[in-house]
Amino acid sequence: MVGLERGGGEKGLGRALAASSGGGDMTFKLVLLRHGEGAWNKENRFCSWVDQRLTPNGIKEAQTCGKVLKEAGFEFDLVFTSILSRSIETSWLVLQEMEQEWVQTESSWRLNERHYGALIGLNRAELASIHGEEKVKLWRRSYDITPPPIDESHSHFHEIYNDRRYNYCDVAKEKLPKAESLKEVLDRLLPYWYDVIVPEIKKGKCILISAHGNSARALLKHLEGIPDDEIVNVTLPTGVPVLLELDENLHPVRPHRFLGNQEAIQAAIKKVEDQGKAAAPGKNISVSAN
Ligand SMILES: O=C(O)[C@H](O)COP(=O)(O)O
Repeated sequence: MVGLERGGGEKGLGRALAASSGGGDMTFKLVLLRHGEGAWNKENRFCSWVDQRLTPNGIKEAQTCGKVLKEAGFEFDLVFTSILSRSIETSWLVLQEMEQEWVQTESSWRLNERHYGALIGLNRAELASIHGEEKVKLWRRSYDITPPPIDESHSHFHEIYNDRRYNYCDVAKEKLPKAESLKEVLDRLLPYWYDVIVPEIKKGKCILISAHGNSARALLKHLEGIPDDEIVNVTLPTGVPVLLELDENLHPVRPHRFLGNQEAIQAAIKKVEDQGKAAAPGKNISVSAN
């Protein structure tokens, strides 16, 4: 990770296109964002496809993100979000702070958070005390391990699959995932990336993607070619903009950069990592570990 200096260090970063020194090649700038803190982030429960609002802290995070992007001079042409309220609400707050509420926004389920299957609603720390921290880390951060699937007996199954928003997806409701590894998130995200987002980037548009911890990690893995066994070490904090600078073939010209107060960002990353540390066993935990 490359840090940016505070103060004037981020000024002028926001131009959508910049000529690289000498050759005149174009560099595309893309901002990836994990939504601000949601209610279940705070309670340390897997939220995933359950629709949750931002907490007061999450609202502040999104507003701070807007301020950072505004100060850096970003002028967005297009915004992409998932169809979960926390990513949409975050984009509204960011654009409001930047006085760019008019910017066109498109939403797709393909940017949704990873589907955590039967883990949805469970407390990470309690789960770690039952199954071990390593197992929880694998469920959370590995590339190709799929958690146990959700089924009709799960208390949030009907809430998710009867939700009207899933009537408008480009796949039939029955085909929507019941659990996903990070790899499976990337598989459902890439068609949207290539067919919808990439053409807009190549037109020179300055784009914000307001998504989720794992849909953003999947995209980052793809763009930066992060090996399968190294993606386990990548964690994104809530509400922090991640700047990617890409060449004309959409290969990164430098590593991604977190924008904002670097000390606070590192503390926020640690906080998310620590969510998987074991706590005293709680009640109501039932998930088959395989
Ligand atoms: O789905 C969730 O609850 C989170 O937003 C992502 O959780 P994780 O940090 O455990 O992957």
